[in-house]
Amino acid sequence: MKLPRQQLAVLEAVSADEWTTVDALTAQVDEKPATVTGAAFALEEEGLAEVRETTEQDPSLTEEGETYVETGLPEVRLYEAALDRGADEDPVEMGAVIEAADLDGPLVDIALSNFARKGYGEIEGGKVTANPDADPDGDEEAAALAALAAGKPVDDEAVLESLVRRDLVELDERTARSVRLTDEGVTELMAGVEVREAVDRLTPQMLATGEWRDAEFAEYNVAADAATPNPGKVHVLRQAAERVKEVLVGMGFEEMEGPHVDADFWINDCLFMPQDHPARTHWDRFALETPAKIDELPNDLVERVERAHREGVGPDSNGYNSPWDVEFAKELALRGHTTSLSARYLSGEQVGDLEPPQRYFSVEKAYRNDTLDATHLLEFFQIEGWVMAEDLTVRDLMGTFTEFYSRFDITDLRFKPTYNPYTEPSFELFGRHPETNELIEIGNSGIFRPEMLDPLGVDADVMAWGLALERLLMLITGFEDIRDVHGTLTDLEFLRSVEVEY
Ligand SMILES: N[C@@H](Cc1ccccc1)C(=O)O
Repeated sequence: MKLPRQQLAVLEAVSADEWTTVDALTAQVDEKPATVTGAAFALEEEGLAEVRETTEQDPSLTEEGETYVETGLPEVRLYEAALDRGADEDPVEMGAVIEAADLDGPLVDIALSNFARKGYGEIEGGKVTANPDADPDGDEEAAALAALAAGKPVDDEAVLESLVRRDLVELDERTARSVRLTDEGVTELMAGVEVREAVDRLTPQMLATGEWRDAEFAEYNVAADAATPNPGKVHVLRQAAERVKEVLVGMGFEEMEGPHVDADFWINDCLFMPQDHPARTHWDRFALETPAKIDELPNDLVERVERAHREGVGPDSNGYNSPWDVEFAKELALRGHTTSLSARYLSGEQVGDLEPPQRYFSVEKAYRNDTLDATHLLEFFQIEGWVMAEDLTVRDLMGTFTEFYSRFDITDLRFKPTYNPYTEPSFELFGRHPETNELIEIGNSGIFRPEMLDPLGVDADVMAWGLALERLLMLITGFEDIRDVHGTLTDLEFLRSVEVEY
């Protein structure tokens, strides 16, 4: 009989008495796993071989496991520090040993519980005793972690199980296949099998020469294993930004553009933010050293803004009794909000004077010197927007949010009064997280005050907002930690699989 080359290679490599794994065959016949699997299935169909499928658990290190490969297991570090301090002779103060081992946070508990479990010693009355006979070099868990890190197998089931329990190792399920000859396969092999050259792709040359007429084509095997391709894709935050832009353009908004680094004048002074406001200290913002200041500001506007700060606007307004200095207004920083763009556009500086009605938006980065946590990054995307019209009310503002968020299927919105120097009234906006069910803040909004609008030369009402794109994305996709999508701790599986739809 004749068989395609790969099938013959597999047929010759397997035996009738033993199962040979596809992994082993892959190495033996020097073909890709998908090719070997395909050949094995073809042989099974022809009755020459059998294929057996089992589910295997592939161990791999978790992030914590990887860390311990580098730093050593916490209990081993504790033991070594204890020995150093003579705990094999006399009990030593636990605090001192922990410090010497450089353990802190959750590592302390991890070290203590495993220390005793593994017989490295005892902890009693706040003192550590080290077992002089314990051998950290023989630590089976450490050895198993090192083996896995080196890509070697770990055969000891009990050790593997304990590492899984400690969350240092993960088991990924995988279908493993093995192949064995049938009697018929043996018979055919003995009778002699020859190679049948099969063609696996059609070339222009074969078409030109007519060779294709006599060629034998290999069959596709759609059941064969294949590697999962993870091609590049648009990051989910970018996807969300694009969707948001589409929705806002659909709602009649035009897009604003402007500098990430801007003068404090545009970021704060134009928003009636007093110059001694806490958000304007170096604690909160990223100031530029070089260049430290903007070259020019529009003189008239500077005068009007300064007057509003000093005297207020209109009979009911007092202004601030705080210093105002144009040199301070000129200082450059990474914008802490994209409301700087709104100030630029409303002032007429960007696209000339604007007559109502107008609608503008941006979906751009803002930068804040926050403490990183599950809901804060040092930079984030703000969905800025404003509507200029005669006689706007809070209902218009709420209605716009209801409309906008409903496009993303978010209907449970809450409003909470708040304070901004530049809006009155002001509202924080909350939405319900689909996984935790908690209300999370998703934005801030309000109606710009006369103290802001008057110097900018705007007569009509302007309602405005800054919404966090990342928070919107949390509500859409249900992730709980902003660091899952941004920075060094990103959840690649999540990023690969998630799509933003509306
Ligand atoms: N600038 C505000 C958002 C906002 C914009 C416009 C009006 C009111 C609020 C913030 O960053 O939180």
